[in-house]
Amino acid sequence: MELIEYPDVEMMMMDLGNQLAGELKNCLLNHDWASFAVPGGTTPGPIFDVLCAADLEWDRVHVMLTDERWVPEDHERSNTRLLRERLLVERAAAAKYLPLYAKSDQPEDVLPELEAMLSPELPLSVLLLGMGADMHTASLFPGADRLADAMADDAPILMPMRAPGAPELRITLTARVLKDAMSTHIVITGAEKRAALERAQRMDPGSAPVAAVLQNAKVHWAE
Ligand SMILES: O=C(O)[C@H](O)[C@@H](O)[C@H](O)[C@H](O)COP(=O)(O)O
Repeated sequence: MELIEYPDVEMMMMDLGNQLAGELKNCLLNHDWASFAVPGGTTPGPIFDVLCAADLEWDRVHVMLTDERWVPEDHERSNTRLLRERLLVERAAAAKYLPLYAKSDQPEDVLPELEAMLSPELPLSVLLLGMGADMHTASLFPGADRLADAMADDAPILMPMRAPGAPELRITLTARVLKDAMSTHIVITGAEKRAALERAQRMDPGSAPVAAVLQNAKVHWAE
């Protein structure tokens, strides 16, 4: 793991947005397309604001979420809604978006279609993750009902997830998909998450799920 500290959050968001754009550009030099997975939640909006204006061939970038809340796309908690408002705009409006949500009461009903859509995108070219103070990443929450299945080496691509720490039903990329990414960045802010990151480094992924992806990750932090 490499920890990169920034003087302030605004600078971090700007710098990280530019780093991600650079990695996508490099990837497009050698590949027909780049697959790019990003988190939802409250942290990444300012990164998306930088990225969406980046001068790169967005029509060859395939964007997806690391995890989604199982709510309609116009719901205020939908991560897709965040992406449509902050990332898939301006130049990045040309990107291809692969949603993890489909209209259905539960993800179990549509898993085969969603996995068939994602399978050609793997391994992920560039992965950005968030992290909670409880050491979850994507929707791999401590104490979640199917955490052990989602952490297994032979896990499928996606896993529905119900967790005490998540207000709604989730769907998430599994740990082995995250671990296989060609480039992994984790973005965190504040003292509480920094302390959680330090704890996670000494813990088992079964109780600190983010530990599963730390080895090859660049962690970006600002107070
Ligand atoms: O849907 C989600 O909630 C995310 O994808 C999740 O994994 C997020 O990255 C962390 O919960 C951190 O969330 P914050 O950035 O809001 O603290």
